Amino acid sequence: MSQPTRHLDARERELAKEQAYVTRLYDRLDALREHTRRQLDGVLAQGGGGTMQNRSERDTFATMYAERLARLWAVEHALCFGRIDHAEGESPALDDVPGEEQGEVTGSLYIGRIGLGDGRRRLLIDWRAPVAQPFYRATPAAPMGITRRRHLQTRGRKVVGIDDDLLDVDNLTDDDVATLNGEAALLASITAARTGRMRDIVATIQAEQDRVIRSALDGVLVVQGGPGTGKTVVALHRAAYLLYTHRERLARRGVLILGPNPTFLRYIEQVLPSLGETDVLLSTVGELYPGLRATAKEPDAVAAVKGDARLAKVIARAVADRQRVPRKAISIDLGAHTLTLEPRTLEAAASRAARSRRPHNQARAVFVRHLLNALARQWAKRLGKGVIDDEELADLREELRTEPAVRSALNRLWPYLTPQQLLIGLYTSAERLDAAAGGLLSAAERALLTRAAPRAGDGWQWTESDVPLLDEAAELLGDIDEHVLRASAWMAEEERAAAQAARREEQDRELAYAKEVLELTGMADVLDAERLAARHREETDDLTTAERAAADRTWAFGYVIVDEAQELSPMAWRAVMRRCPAKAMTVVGDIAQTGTSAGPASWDEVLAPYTQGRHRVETLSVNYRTPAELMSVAAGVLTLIGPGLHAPRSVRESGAPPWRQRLADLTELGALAAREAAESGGRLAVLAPAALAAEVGAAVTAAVDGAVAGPGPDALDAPAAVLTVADAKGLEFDAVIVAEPAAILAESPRGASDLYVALTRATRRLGVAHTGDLPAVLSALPDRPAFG
Ligand SMILES: Nc1ncnc2c1ncn2[C@@H]1O[C@H](COP(=O)(O)OP(=O)(O)OP(=O)(O)O)[C@@H](O)[C@H]1O
Repeated sequence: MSQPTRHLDARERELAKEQAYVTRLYDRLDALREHTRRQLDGVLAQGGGGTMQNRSERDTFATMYAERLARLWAVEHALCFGRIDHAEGESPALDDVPGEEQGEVTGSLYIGRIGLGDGRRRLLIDWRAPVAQPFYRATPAAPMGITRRRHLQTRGRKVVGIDDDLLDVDNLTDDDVATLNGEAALLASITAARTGRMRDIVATIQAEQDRVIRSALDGVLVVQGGPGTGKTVVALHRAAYLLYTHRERLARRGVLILGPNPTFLRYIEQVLPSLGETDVLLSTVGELYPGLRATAKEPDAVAAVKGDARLAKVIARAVADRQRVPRKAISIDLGAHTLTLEPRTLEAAASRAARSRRPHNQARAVFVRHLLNALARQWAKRLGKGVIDDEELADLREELRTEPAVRSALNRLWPYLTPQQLLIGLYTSAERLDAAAGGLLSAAERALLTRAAPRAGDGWQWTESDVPLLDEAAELLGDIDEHVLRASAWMAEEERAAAQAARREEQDRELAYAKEVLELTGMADVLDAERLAARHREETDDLTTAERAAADRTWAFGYVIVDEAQELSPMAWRAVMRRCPAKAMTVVGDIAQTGTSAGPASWDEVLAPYTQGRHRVETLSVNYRTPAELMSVAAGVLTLIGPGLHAPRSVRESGAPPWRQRLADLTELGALAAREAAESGGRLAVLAPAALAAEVGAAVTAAVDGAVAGPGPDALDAPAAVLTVADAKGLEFDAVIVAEPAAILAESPRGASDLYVALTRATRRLGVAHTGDLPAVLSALPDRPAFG
């Protein structure tokens, strides 16, 4: 019988060779998992006895092994995706990378999600290692010592395709020289149907993206790029790269990634775990203030005032206003005696407190002590005592401190304040607002901030743009002792309720996490999730860096990445910058997509106060999401945003020309969405002006099975979702219908940017549905082709 391999052509032989290598890598991965699992079993088998220290050490090891095991499971998909062959005599010197399995390298280097070795040979190189760089950056013009770059496509553990770039310039045509890295692999990746969750791009990172990912840690890096240029996905890979390269420094201080809304965070949340990194805090600005949920909505005009840089002064003045002492004497009735605080004494106490340079709540101690001393001396005189010594003075002072009349006078003069109390006081009192904002904000702006006092029992509804103001106030007010906080009646009630809700939510999260760990580690039959979650809760020492950082407003992160950064107001920037005193940050965004009125006109304007112009800017120029036909429609809208703006170059065409469809009324949108969903066969988004979102939502959900209206976790998984442009920021869909583009344009001062964002969300098909006239820039669109 003839050997089948004899009949294999060269390509199949190569496939078989690669299959053998990849199988060996998975064998090694399985062996490592088995080993780690035995280590975890060993620790868990020791039970919960022994000294506190024994228990704590065991738990630390258990957490470490469980995390390692989870990481080894996370790299199952596309464990190895590439190979580079070096020119003769160009074998690279391998650094010993901490956490990687060491060993020699001979021949080709295989690139994958983690480093693997067998003790003698380095079998797989982590994509973030310096020697892996040519895989992403080498071009025929600058081959970086390699002759071939090979992309391996795998399905499960099977190698199903090979895609080579030959970098030996002598044997290439000019056309070859101009082609993108691993074009076939890239095209396969960007044309694939979307799943509703962002995927990692380790196998197909492009050279300009790689430069951003591997840029040095220190300083502020701005990544500017049009829609779909990979800013978000690149920022996430940069986080993984920095954690790998500066593990010690960043593991201690943590990494924070800020995104525009919770739906977006859900959209991106799987990327870092798939790269083996789980300890990163993903947050919105609205979630930055521990224990507070800022979910209420408010008009854009109100948010714009709250986001304005002048508010920093308003808050500072509001705090100072609560320290203002009266110009006339205050009498304190102690029953038998009446004591008096003269304006002179009050002034002296206030100026001593101010000189202490402490925040309001701590400076209060200085103020109170000064007044109590003055009152104690007066009281001694009234009691007929002559000169008193320090001890007697201290006794009288402590006695006075507990006198209700004294306490109430002191609290009126210099109250303990939480940031919440300060802001509510400001919003609900015209007098306080005038004192703090007079001369800084116009009467119309002050009117926008004004709110009615809450009715007893009603919680206060906080909005996202309140959060930076609370943060600002917290800086100026300083902490308050727990017992003082509890004594403050309805605030305490509100905070208790918030804490309870947060605790419940935390418990749900812990349970979900525990279930996931058990599933991943195959321990579901040994431990139950409730017990694992409870253990996790008991051991506060075991909190990850990200969890500790999330609970601490004053936490200083080792690195901060701000996505959709053009949306941040000046006040939000102040809060974000406080989270990263070292100013080691990546700021990612597109000025042309700015939707909020409080957003910036340039990166220099945003960053100058913090970097004094020393930030560096990288630009991404190629659009991997939106096909050329769609991008040319969006490019027309770009001209409305500003002259001289350029749309990024699309990497492909879709063959599906964008269309328009006139409707008699919005109810017809349901049938149109149903046809488009059926025809596209992928995930559809209908993007509507905020004022019409409810009406459009009702029409579409009535007509399309499984469609959802509004943001939230379901919007990512549903076959069709109706969203406003703000809610669709940063997301992408197979097909998009933009409803009533003229209304989107007219809805806000940044309407053109909103329309630009809406038109650039689709990966394949785009349509525009309208009842009235179309904006001139869209009027050349052809009518939608008939169905079928
Ligand atoms: N090198 C790449 N290989 C494969 N896919 C890529 C690559 N770069 C980007 N993509 C894909 O292109 C799409 C757009 O990327 P991303 O959302 O990061 O862009 P963005 O610049 O943040 O867009 P926007 O500003 O519109 O939100 C994503 O699906 C992403 O996975």
